[in-house]
Amino acid sequence: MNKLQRHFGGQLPALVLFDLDGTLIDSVPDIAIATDTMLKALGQAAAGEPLVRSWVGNGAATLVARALAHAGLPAQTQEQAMTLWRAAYTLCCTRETRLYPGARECLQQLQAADVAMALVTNKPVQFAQPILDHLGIAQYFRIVLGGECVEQKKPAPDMLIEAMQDANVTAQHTLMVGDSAADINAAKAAGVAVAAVTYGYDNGAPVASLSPDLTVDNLTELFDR
Ligand SMILES: O=C(O)COP(=O)(O)O
Ligand SMILES: [Mg+2]
Repeated sequence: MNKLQRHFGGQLPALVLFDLDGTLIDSVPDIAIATDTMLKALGQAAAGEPLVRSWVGNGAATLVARALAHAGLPAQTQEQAMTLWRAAYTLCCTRETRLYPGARECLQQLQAADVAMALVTNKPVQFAQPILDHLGIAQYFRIVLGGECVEQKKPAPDMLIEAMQDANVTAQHTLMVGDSAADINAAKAAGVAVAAVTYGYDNGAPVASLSPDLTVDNLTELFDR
């Protein structure tokens, strides 16, 4: 019996919900390029990758708001900044973004075991979809939900509930996989078990401190005996 089966009473879950940024893909290099392009267009200094990494996880609008606050720019700049950021990220969102080790293998193994999968990301779908296509993993997900698809983004449970309804699977048979407090709290609010990866963008709150049901350093560990 593997780690997942042990958690689900000897069976695999019927549905696995995946977060994207920091869980399946390392997208920060491209997000940093877009954010620095935006800051420079507003006459500010580039923030650089380490800082941008700490701003990811709550959707594009929050990322841009954090960048503006860092640069000391007023909140009224937000709309113009969003336009600049979207234009820049459209051009670079697949440039350096890569799958994490074990991500493709995990998706393949779940598909081979007939487990349904859905993507629930705070990232707008206009960026998530081309990245999934570029990396050749779009076909694994029966539905792709982004931050703008529901009333409230993660940590609210809205996206998870919609994905479970789409697959006609109950919370009891669903697993959420994510890298941040937003994922763990959304899973708890939806009554879904949650596996946390230790390598993602945790906004300075190590995922283990948020009591996920499972913790893995590589997604293939879910299948470890
Ligand atoms: O866009 C973000 O801020 C994070 O997206 P995620 O939910 O896939 O981690
Ligand atoms: Mg994430």
